[in-house]
Amino acid sequence: MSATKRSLGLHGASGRMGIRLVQLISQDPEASLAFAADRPGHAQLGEDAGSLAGLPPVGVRLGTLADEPPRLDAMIDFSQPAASLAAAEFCAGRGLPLVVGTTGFEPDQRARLEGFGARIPILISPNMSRAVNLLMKLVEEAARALGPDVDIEIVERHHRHKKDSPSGTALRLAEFAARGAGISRLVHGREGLVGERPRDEIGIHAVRAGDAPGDHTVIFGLMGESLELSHRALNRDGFVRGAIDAAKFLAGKPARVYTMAEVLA
Ligand SMILES: NC(=O)C1=CN([C@@H]2O[C@H](COP(=O)(O)OP(=O)(O)OC[C@H]3O[C@@H](n4cnc5c(N)ncnc54)[C@H](OP(=O)(O)O)[C@@H]3O)[C@@H](O)[C@H]2O)C=CC1
Ligand SMILES: O=C(O)C1=N[C@H](C(=O)O)C[C@H](O)C1
Repeated sequence: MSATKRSLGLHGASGRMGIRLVQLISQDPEASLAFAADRPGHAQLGEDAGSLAGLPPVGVRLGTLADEPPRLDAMIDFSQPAASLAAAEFCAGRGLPLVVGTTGFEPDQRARLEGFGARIPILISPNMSRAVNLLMKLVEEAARALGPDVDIEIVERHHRHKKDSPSGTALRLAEFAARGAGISRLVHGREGLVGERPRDEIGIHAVRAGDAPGDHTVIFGLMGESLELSHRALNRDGFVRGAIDAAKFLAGKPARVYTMAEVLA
């Protein structure tokens, strides 16, 4: 018996994540690409989304959110913050579920995005990888178990093209660590005569170098020993597979905000 095939739309379809999504959707027997949108004025508008991803043509031309899509089961967005809000408006107007992988939202943008949960099924996650989502739980547990004397520092490393800093994943890891340790103050890098490190802060440090798809390390520093929990993406496939799974999961669900933990349960 063949599985249900979900018709998916992409926003940011010619970006780094968009291209790999087109490639992995084409290999997925339970999904097909039906709509591909990108930035208005993009140089490749009108070209076949498959060809842009180095595949044989898939019959879907790169367009924009001004185009009317065919019937879709869900949309996936990897673009930039203001564009994600436009994608949410687009989906809400058509009752379409939306997976948002974009990062770098200001708090008010994030709140507006979550507000779309009243109208459509929406999932917003800075990291769709199964391993990174496990890392988040481990970090909270370690922060709780190591007690009040632990110094928690987060180091993230990404490719030189990344626009937001620190990464959305580093900020989310800090939330989990903060909950476990009962600390709420975040410090972004340190410079100058900053004095001794107080106990009650979490440091976040962003490295930008080469083409690294995304590394995150949480350091738990104690007297005489330290524990480090790390994830290294070797390519973007873990993020892409998670996003496709999330889109399939949201298809047909009632409107609300969903989490990656629900997808991965
Ligand atoms: N949640 C997760 O697991 C992951 C999240 N990310 C996040 O996803 C986002 C995209 O990453 P990545 O693919 O590397 O970035 P890219 O810059 O390669 O891709 C973004 C795409 O969105 C397009 N875009 C820009 N502005 C608009 C607009 N106004 N409307 C529509 N499309 C637009 C870009 O076009 P143009 O190039 O012409 O500007 C580009 O094609 C980032 O926020 C990143 O942090 C990345 C990996 C994993
Ligand atoms: O921009 C990227 O590439 C990535 N961004 C995400 C983030 O900001 O956390 C996730 C991943 O690390 C790749």
